Amino acid sequence: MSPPSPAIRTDGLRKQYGDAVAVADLDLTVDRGSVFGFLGPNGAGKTSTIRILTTLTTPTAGTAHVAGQPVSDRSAVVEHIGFLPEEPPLYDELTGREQLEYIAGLRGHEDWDRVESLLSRFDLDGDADRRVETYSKGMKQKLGLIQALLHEPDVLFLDEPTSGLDPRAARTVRDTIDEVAAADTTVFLSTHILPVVEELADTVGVLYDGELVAEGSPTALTDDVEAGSTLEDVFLDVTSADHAER
Ligand SMILES: Nc1ncnc2c1ncn2[C@@H]1O[C@H](COP(=O)(O)OP(=O)(O)OP(=O)(O)O)[C@@H](O)[C@H]1O
Repeated sequence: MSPPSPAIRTDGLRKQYGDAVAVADLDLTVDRGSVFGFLGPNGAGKTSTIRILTTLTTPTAGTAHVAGQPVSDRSAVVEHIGFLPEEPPLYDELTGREQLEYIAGLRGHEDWDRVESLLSRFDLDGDADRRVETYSKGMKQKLGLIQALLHEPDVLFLDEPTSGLDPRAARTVRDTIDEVAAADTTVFLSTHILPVVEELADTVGVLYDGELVAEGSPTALTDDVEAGSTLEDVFLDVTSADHAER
């Protein structure tokens, strides 16, 4: 029997905007059920990569598969994925509950008990009948995350999921990531908040100028720098101009 295909696989994936290379021939494999921490400085190419993997843009060259489906087949990929982008796509004029019911309907996953239980879990049940335009940034972030989780996706893409959240909400998000990963969902987590990655990620990949410059478990990467170092030390080391020249 052949081994199950990875949750995410890219081969020579490249994205250019004109002559500018945002993603440079990226070869990446993310195992099913793992939490992959995707790091890199501003402008490294993380969002471009995520946009390709979530079928929002097309690669200039190379191929990518998510949940075994080629990203060129948008409808095959989207049913397997959830995505929380930096700015969650929400309708200001709907209430929180209507927003979730609308998305659940679109996805053919009309499980109202799940909607209610997620609203309550993220402490939004008391605000669910208010219009989204009256929500704070953190409340919109939580609603966006619920929306990404509603249909129990196989692969969940999260771009700065704890941004704008108070400590309690950030804790709920981290616990949720832990839980969905334990239930075999793959989580592709892009964030600049390194302790979150240190806590949750099984594997970390660091992108620099569109290239993967480090990959491994947080422990393996930190041990490589020196004993007692943190992911921040790794990040600063592998994304320095010196390192690129070595
Ligand atoms: N639509 C676009 N048109 C032209 N250049 C773009 C476009 N989108 C991204 N870029 C460029 O591609 C490179 C990678 O950008 P990208 O947004 O993927 O980086 P990032 O790692 O997500 O950065 P950040 O951490 O700041 O969000 C940058 O140089 C950026 O200016």
